[in-house]
Amino acid sequence: MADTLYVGFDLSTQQLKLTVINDTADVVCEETVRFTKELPQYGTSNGVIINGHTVTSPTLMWVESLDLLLSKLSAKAFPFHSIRVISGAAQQHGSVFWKRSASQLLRHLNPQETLKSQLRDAFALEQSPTWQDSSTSEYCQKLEEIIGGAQELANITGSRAYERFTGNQIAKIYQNDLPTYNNTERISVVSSFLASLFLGDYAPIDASDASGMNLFNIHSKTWDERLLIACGGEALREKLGNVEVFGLNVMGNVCRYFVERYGFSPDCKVLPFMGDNPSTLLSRKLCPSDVLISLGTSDTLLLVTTYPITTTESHTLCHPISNQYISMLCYKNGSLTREHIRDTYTSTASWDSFNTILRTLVSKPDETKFGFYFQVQEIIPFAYGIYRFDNGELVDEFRDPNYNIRAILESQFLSMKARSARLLHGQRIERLLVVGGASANDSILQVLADVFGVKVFSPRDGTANSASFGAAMKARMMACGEDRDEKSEYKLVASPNKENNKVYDRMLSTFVKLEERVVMAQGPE
Ligand SMILES: Nc1ncnc2c1ncn2[C@@H]1O[C@H](COP(=O)(O)OP(=O)(O)O)[C@@H](O)[C@H]1O
Ligand SMILES: O=C(CO)[C@@H](O)[C@H](O)COP(=O)(O)O
Repeated sequence: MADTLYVGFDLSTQQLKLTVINDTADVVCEETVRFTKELPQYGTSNGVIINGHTVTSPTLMWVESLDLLLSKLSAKAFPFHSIRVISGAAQQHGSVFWKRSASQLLRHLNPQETLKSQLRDAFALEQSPTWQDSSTSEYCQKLEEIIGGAQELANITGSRAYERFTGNQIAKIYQNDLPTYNNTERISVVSSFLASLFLGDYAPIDASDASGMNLFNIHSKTWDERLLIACGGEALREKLGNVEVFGLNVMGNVCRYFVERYGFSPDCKVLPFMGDNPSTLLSRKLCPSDVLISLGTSDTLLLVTTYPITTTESHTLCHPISNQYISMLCYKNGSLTREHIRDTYTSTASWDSFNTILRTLVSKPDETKFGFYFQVQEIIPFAYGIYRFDNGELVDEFRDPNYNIRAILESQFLSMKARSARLLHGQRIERLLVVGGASANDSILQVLADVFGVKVFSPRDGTANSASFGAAMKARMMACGEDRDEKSEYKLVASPNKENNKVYDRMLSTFVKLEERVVMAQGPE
């Protein structure tokens, strides 16, 4: 491996991932640390600790996972000195509260000791709020009231107030735990936290990730004073630091810790780290009529627009390396809820059994049956619980319970179809490009093709690690420019079945009505 190398990290919900590519954008190495399995001492389940609506991850677990990942590479004699540029991605919205004086700890990291032992006392909050948290409804309501409503807030920041968005998480600490807030020197989002470790100093928040905070004006690309005051008072601006609006600007070189402990070159450049969804977009070259769908822990739908389209159920993010914008739909009940249904309705709890049932026992859509699977509090719609409808009647279970396996896919994809149509204003989708863990499953992608009536493609190189790959591609872009041919990057994995597509077209309006019924049925907290 004598090439020049470009590295991308992804600190996602369940794992820390790394992708290394060379000058010709070939993946030469991938590595992962799975939090729950490999760092069990932190007591997480699927990477998080759930306490009612509060969902956190131990900040020190993330710190330790970085040394663990790099020591795995060391054990393989990985040529760290060949890395020219690094960048990274992370779950959006989550936050890290650095204690007063933590910057001194970061600036003096000793290569002889682990990051964990040196940063043990660096955090004002030991548990970082994550994107799965939904405990801040009262602060969301207040923020929308102050600004003049949900749409008004969306017009400024790209999104209405969402529980997981960093500004509302900060408001919760500011209102309930002032000593901790006052003891906080810097608030990073998860991506800028990881970048800070590499820089040995606080890294700025990248504009695409700042767009997921309910604090940032996506037009002027600056913090909004009224929102800062509402969420964290006069002190918040200083605690957040600057925003980096252009993702190809070099923030600095890797700090001495990584040079001396692992053998990184002292000239290795660090680019801003981004949210995982913007990074996923950079992993692939898109045509204007392409829509990208990521089926990971969360499910997301992403499209690039030249101007911001703001609605109260989508998110608009600044594009990390251009003046364009990203429109995004995000669902919390993604892969983990599919796993739950798989484990409940298959005898072997395997994707193979799930697919066999889908292809043989419930191989056709049934327009009389609908299921809604909000095992955890959903984002769109804001709903919780599992609901099944047969011929318009709410039922406890389908007569053939196998139908749950088809229904969970159908409802997710019908929701994406109905909501993306509102963002596309009649523009036709030419291709659906699918990435993320579940993109390996062709049977799931067939249902997606049938619901949308559009051909589905997935990456030819098969990498499921799109966010870390996108970050590595950004690192490479800094050195080599943008030179990809989008045509060769994808393989066709599913073409729509016309009959099934007609059924799904008929089902769409009933789906929307039943979803409204589910939302109406939600009781008060
Ligand atoms: N063959 C498969 N079919 C469906 N889902 C799968 C398959 N393989 C992996 N997955 C799902 O992918 C998820 C992880 O996706 P990934 O994109 O790596 O997650 P993250 O959002 O943490 O980056 C797992 O929770 C798993 O359920
Ligand atoms: O909340 C969002 C986007 O708004 C999520 O998409 C997170 O960014 C989590 O990412 P994964 O762990 O699923 O990759």
